[in-house]
Amino acid sequence: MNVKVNDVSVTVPLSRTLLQHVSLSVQAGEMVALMGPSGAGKTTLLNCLVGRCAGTIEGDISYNGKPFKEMRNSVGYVTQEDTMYETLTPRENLTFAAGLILSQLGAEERQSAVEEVIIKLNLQKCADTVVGSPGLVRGISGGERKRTNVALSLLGRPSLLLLDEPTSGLDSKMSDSLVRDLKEVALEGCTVITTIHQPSEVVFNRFDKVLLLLTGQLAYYGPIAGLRASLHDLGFQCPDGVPVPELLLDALEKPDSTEEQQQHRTRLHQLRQLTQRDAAESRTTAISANEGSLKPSRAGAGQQLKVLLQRELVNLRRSKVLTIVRAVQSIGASALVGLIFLQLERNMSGIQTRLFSSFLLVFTQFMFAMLGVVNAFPAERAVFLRESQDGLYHPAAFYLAKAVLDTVMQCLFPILVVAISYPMVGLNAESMDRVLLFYAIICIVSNCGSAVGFMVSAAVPTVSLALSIAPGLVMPQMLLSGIFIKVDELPQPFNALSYLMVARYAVQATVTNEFTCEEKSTCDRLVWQQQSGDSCDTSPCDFCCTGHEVQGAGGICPVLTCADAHTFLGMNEAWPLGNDNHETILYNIMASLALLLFFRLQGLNILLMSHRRATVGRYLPCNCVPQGKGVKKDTE
Ligand SMILES: Nc1ncnc2c1ncn2[C@@H]1O[C@H](COP(=O)(O)OP(=O)(O)OP(=O)(O)O)[C@@H](O)[C@H]1O
Repeated sequence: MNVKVNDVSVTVPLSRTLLQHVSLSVQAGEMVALMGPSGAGKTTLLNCLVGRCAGTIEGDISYNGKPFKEMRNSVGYVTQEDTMYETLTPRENLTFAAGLILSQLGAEERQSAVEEVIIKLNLQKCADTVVGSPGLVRGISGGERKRTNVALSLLGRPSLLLLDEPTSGLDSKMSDSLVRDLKEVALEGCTVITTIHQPSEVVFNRFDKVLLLLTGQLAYYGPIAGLRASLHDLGFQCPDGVPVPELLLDALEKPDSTEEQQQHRTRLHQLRQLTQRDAAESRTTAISANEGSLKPSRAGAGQQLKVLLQRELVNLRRSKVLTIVRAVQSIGASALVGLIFLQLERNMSGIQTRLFSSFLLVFTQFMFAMLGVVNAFPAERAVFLRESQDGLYHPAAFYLAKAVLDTVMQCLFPILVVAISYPMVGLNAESMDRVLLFYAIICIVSNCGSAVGFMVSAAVPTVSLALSIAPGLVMPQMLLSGIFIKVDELPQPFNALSYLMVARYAVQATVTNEFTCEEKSTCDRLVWQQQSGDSCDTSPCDFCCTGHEVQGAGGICPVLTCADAHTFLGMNEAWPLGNDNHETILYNIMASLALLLFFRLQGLNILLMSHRRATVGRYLPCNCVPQGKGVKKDTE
């Protein structure tokens, strides 16, 4: 692909100029090394080339004479960070990506496209080893990660490949081998532009041209062949044995003395003129543009969802440790609550502790689910941003696939909670309905926890930041749940805020469920209101009072039936209330579900916002203004 950058300048707020009047033309099949001191604007230029530049952009860039929008699928961008699923192998990463990029091909053809890039990037040896996470999970080497990253971009058969420091962190042998592979890609007609820091002479000589930037300005752009002689002719120091890349960077360094600085400015000016001469020469040697033999075609919504679900499943299977930890947490917390509240008495103090035990069981699931997601998602966030920016799928497809599997997972752990703690505490097991409703409420709360965790981790870029924010969201759930102070007695604005707390509805639903039972005809209120004992074993009523409790209540036990207990706890006063307990439970479950939907939609909203923020300035104005007159586009 031929790329023409015409007088491009980039400014960010506070009038800081990142690029100044950069013009250049790269011919199809050329391999260009983008060099310059740190902060010179290399990444900014690459971002502009891929339509992701933040700030105000002037000038235009064309790709085979067309705007970026039309050529987007033919452009591959390999960012500095290696963004891929670390739980998958390079082959799996590539296969799932192929399902999204090359959807027009049949399964077999897609697989051969995958095998082709594996061979091209020399990944055969590590293709079936899990990528791993440096310093945490042993996986493929740093060089192999870089290669996999490049392979992912090559899968779409781009005709322009942009790479930001693909050799950083690699030793000279690995760097050379990667650049050699890139050269082969270029020889097939793909234009390759890559930033590179201090390449060895051997690596440098593999490139066709070098593009030198200095504080956002073009210092030199031209062929590598004969560069040493040209530098020498201009009067730059070119001692034998010093590699050309080093000479170039030295040439950009500003000397200390004023006299030398004047000479330096003159030489830099001459170096720029050399660029213009070379540009004029290269125009005559332009080769025909190759837009790629196979046009990638992005998958439709159904295919996106299918591939993303399959990938989520594999990812989930590989993240066994997280699943085991969550299961152990659920078992441990349920057993602990079960042991502390073991076989609760049916007396007055037992009624209060029933409320606490239900709350604890429900609430711990909220916390575990939230922290689990907060810990796990940030690792995927970078992959999501890269893939969605590359247009592999719509963020909603990614979110839906995640949410579907997550919903299933969040409903598995509550089974353990109910199985362990329900019989241990001695919660209401009058009918199976009671147990199932308790389970349903924990499921919803667990899903809410996970949805809130997702909102947090989609909004911030790091685990540590997400982990600092998340616990702050737990406190309001606890304090505004109605456990410590009845929700109707909460001062404003806390009372209003409590309507947004899933714990409020979960507590009301679980407590109402716990105190829903058939009235016993054998429980004669007149008799048992005044009778008391050490335990309720002899009482035919659902609840009773100890001697001490009867005395404290003025000689009449106020709690004999489930309805009495419900009233005693004040749980029959808060919105939403039904005509009977069944309706109240139903309304509270519906309110919890509405909150769950709200949290899930907010998660999607935040994900879309992160995607939009990362894609700021996606489309540059192109071919829409007369030469030399840039259009301004404010993208921030
Ligand atoms: N959005 C932005 N707002 C303000 N300044 C920015 C922004 N993006 C980049 N910069 C600044 O622009 C300059 C060029 O950044 P860039 O990342 O392009 O440099 P670079 O040549 O790639 O550097 P390195 O080799 O260290 O990666 C830097 O000084 C950077 O701090």
